[in-house]
Amino acid sequence: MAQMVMPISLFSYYEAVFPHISHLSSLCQLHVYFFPVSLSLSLSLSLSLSLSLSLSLSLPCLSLSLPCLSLSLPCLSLSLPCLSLSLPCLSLSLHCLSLLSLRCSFEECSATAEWLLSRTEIRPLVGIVCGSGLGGLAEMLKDQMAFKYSDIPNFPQSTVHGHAGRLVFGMLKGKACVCMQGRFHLYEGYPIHKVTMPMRIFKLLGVETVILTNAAGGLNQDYKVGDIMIIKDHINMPGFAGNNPLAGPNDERFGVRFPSMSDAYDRELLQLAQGVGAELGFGDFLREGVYCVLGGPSFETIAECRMMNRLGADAVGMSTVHEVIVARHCGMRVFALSLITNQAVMDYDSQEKANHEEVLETGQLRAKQLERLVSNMVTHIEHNNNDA
Ligand SMILES: O=P(O)(O)O[C@H]1O[C@H](CO)[C@@H](O)[C@H]1O
Ligand SMILES: Nc1nc2[nH]cnc2c(=O)[nH]1
Repeated sequence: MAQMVMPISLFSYYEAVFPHISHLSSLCQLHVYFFPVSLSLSLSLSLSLSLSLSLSLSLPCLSLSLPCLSLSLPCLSLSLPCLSLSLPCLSLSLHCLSLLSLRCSFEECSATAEWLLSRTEIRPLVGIVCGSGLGGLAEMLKDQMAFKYSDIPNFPQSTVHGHAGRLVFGMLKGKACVCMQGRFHLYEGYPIHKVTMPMRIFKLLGVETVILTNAAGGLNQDYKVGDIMIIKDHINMPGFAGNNPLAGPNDERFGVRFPSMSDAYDRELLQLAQGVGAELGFGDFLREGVYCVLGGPSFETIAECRMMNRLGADAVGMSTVHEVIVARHCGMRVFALSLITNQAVMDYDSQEKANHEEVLETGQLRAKQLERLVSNMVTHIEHNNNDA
């Protein structure tokens, strides 16, 4: 007898076995069981439609499916056995995984890039990522064509206040640009490959130079709230524990297995920013320093801030570094800026506490200067960089 059920999945199982794929919790599946064969149709967060056929052994309330063939668009996926528990009107199931699509494959990124390119005439050479509260940069683009992240195939969604969740194509001072009005962070629960996937899409769109901005806490005691720090280097704390966006199989179509990071931040762009900043009269608040990334979402303890400062970090945040690593891996030039939105608490006598509201408020105060710095830089960027 055919039975149609909408299963509630046991996501805790996945989270225990594959802690980095907790985003699977938005998978939705429709199973139609025809004893002894079951046909299942599933739609995942990545918007890849997958159709799988499995052989099942069904008892009145328990069905065990054997490894099965599963075809998912835009890529072929590998399925695991799945266990289903069926009650008369409810089915609990540990369903099949599209393992290959979790890695944000070349095919998946290409499909997204092609989807975008077929909907805009703009061929961007510069890609911009807006940090918390710094999304105003995207508004500077002329002749805009904007896509909500929720409409873009395979794209994650912004969940943080101050990250609008739009991909904006347009012209900035005559240069074709694409701008992420909102980025993704590890603490939102996305696997690190998903956090950085937009960099690979930038590359496939034709972007040669990436400009990233972020809001950060100042560790350097000479820094003041409102300073703009040109990032000259980074410390990748999650990377020390093996949480690197390039971990896992390497796809040579993007880049080499062991990319250098001693040249992560382009020195010519750094000089250019210093020059443009001086011309604009930003000398008093333009700095150059080292950014340290942590996983968040909790802000740092006093001991952690002191430790990072001693290690040589001038500012701390929860983003950017993963994107930089992936952008460099696929040969794009990188320039990055931190807006010091708050002073990290380093003293046990202090009553100060870091908070996201202050981060967004400082963003508003300095947004205009940051936008001028970036847009003037874009005017001067030369694009003959095909072997970065
Ligand atoms: O790095 P961006 O995205 O600018 O945001 C920074 O601000 C948020 C904390 O207030 C964290 O997400 C931190 O990383
Ligand atoms: N980790 C971290 N991220 C930030 N983003 C903005 N300010 C801060 C901060 O003080 N710490």
